[in-house]
Amino acid sequence: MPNTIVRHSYDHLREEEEESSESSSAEVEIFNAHTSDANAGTTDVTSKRHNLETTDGSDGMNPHRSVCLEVFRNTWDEFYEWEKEYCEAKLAALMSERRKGASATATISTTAKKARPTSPPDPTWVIPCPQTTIDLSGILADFDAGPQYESCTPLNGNVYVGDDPDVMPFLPFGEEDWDGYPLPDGGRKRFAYEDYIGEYSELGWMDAFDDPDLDCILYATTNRLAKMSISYAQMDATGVFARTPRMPLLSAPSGDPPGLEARAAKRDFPPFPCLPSPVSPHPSPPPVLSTLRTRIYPLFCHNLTCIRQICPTHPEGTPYPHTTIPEKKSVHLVGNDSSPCSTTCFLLFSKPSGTTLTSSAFSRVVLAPAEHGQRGITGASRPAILDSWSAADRDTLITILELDADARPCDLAVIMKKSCSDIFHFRKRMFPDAMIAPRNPGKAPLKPSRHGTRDNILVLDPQTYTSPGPCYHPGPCDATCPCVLANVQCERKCLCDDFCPLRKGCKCKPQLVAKGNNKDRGVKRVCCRTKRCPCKRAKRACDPEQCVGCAISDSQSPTCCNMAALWAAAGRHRKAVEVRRSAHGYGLFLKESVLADEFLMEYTGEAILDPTCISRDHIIAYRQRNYLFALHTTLGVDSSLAGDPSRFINHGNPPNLVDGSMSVGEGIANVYSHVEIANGGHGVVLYAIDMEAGTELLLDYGPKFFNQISGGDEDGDEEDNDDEEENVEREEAKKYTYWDDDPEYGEAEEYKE
Ligand SMILES: C[S@@+](CC[C@H](N)C(=O)[O-])C[C@H]1O[C@@H](n2cnc3c(N)ncnc32)[C@H](O)[C@@H]1O
Repeated sequence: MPNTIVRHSYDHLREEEEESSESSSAEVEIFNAHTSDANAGTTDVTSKRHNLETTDGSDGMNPHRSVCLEVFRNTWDEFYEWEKEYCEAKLAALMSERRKGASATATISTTAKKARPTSPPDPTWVIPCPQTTIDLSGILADFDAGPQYESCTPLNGNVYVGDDPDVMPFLPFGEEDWDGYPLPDGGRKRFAYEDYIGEYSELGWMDAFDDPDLDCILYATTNRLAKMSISYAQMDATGVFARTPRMPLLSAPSGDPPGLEARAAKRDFPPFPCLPSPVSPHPSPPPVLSTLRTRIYPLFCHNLTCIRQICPTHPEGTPYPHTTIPEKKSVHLVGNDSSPCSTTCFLLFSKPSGTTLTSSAFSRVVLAPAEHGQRGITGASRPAILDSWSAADRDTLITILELDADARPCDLAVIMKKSCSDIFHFRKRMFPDAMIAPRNPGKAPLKPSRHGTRDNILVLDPQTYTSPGPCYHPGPCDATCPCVLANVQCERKCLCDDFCPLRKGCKCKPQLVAKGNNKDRGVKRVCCRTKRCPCKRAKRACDPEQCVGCAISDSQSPTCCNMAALWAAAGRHRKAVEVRRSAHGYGLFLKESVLADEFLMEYTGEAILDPTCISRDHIIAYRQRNYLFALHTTLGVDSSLAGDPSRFINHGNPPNLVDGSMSVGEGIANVYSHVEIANGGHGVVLYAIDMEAGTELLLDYGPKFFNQISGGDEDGDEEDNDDEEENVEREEAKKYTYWDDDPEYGEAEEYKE
């Protein structure tokens, strides 16, 4: 029986109230017609149509050619007039924000008018670029430019790039000082063009350049011409646009290159008033969540920390949200947890004051049929349920209930921002009690959580509850935190410590160790901070899908310290940081205090293969900033183009150096890194020592780093190189020794390999 329900189509619930959305689309038609007229811009559409009609083509030219040219020129002029004003207004707005109301003095002059396109002299027609000069002297007087840095795309996890394409993306001739670029030691070094060029087979800048302004002008032009009843095919046939770099307007038969319309749909234009306005807002958005689940989600890697479309890292079966079978009849939704979530909770509909609502009482009064005279959920006095719900709301609830059929209405009320009684009623219609198989009679009743039930929380919660203030504890803090339950402020030594595995002296649960030598067999406390954790021994972060036992040591607190990277990548527990100026450009500063060995964040970026690391080295040396982190001999993580805030962590001296050998003025490293296999891929994970909020994070970049950035030969000959590598490995080994053999974390001595 339950299977029948799972396969059931809930479309009848989704399709309710279709009429209302139909009327909205009619409104949009009218709205579009209206805005289209408004968007005709300053060109007189009527007179152009008249011109068009009087063009007889007697000169043998395409009859639409002169009209197309004229509209193109007018739009060109209007665009550059408008762009000048737009940029001035933007700059003024930015400056008044910056200077609290002071007027901006940026002036813009442009030669666009003189550079307008003329009749195309065959066979080539070059559109001269307008020269725009912006005089920023008034602004720069008190403008405090920040240090140079590389901007990058934010990333949650590493993105596998492998090798860069063979096309040279950048050639720093323009900025190059012919005496060479300055080195930190005051010297200068010439950019090694020959070596750099040798890395690529083609020059990227010789490819056809897409002028974004021209696209905008063309889009506005063709929009106007279309209003004059000239089709795209006719426009193309004039040859006016076909000679511009990104034509034709229609797609070529092969679909390559795409037509203007297709390209326009994919990009954002500046708010040039002559552009057609987008058709928005949509009156009734398409069902979002179900589309996401059935059509979009399957396109991407399902791994939480990886959203690539074609993912080579996680080809194995990944978790996919499956539909569930409803097990609870409506009456059982009350369960052990009978506390109303709010004063309008569905549980309160007929609850006599001063009484406790039990399951049976609930079934008597709340689920009572209307004729019993009760004001129950099914009572006739209730307005038609879901009157105010949109199709998207219904779709969302159906999708959620398909995935979690027995979810509590009170919890869903929070997600849906609807009343739990509406949700309860909806669920009852979706899963009628008659279709739900009786619960397994032998099944033990659900136990209340050992961290408290909703009842506990509600004692503190509804009107009287005040926040316990900032929480300083290292583990997860939510409504089940004992400090919250006890209404005390969380502190370093808070009650959470008893079950939070992030604290020192990890309290991982005893586990059955089936394999290993005699000493290991039997029930033992396995601490995930030692090599006893099988994942830790395999140098991989615990993964709930793959590892048994230690990954989730406590269902209430699933933050195993050995899977910190995984959870952080999923957006949890990453430490709060901010980027500020520091002694070396920008730096990363803590916004909260952290304890020793606490997870900070993962260092994310593009995972690139060694040859690409080498080819990028030329640019690194040129700009004197290196964001490349070596994972191992095959892969590096480069955050220069994409990454997270950890890319701003500056270098600090290794803590074990004697004072004399430290670089003057440098801080001591307070962050250490650990290469882990988290979620099936290598990642650099950063951990901290004890630190207060406000501290700048510093990481020891290692002995090679600054040698490499100055464009030197790194280590000289091969032998030296090997020595150096050995040293680095020894240093790394020391870190692991510290990690694994710290007496605080257990008897790792026995497990030394
Ligand atoms: C990963 S980035 C750090 C963020 C960088 N400060 C920024 O503003 O983007 C590394 C670069 O910062 C600079 N840097 C970091 N620590 C330094 C130090 N202790 N001394 C000199 N330069 C440092 C070097 O240019 C280095 O290549």
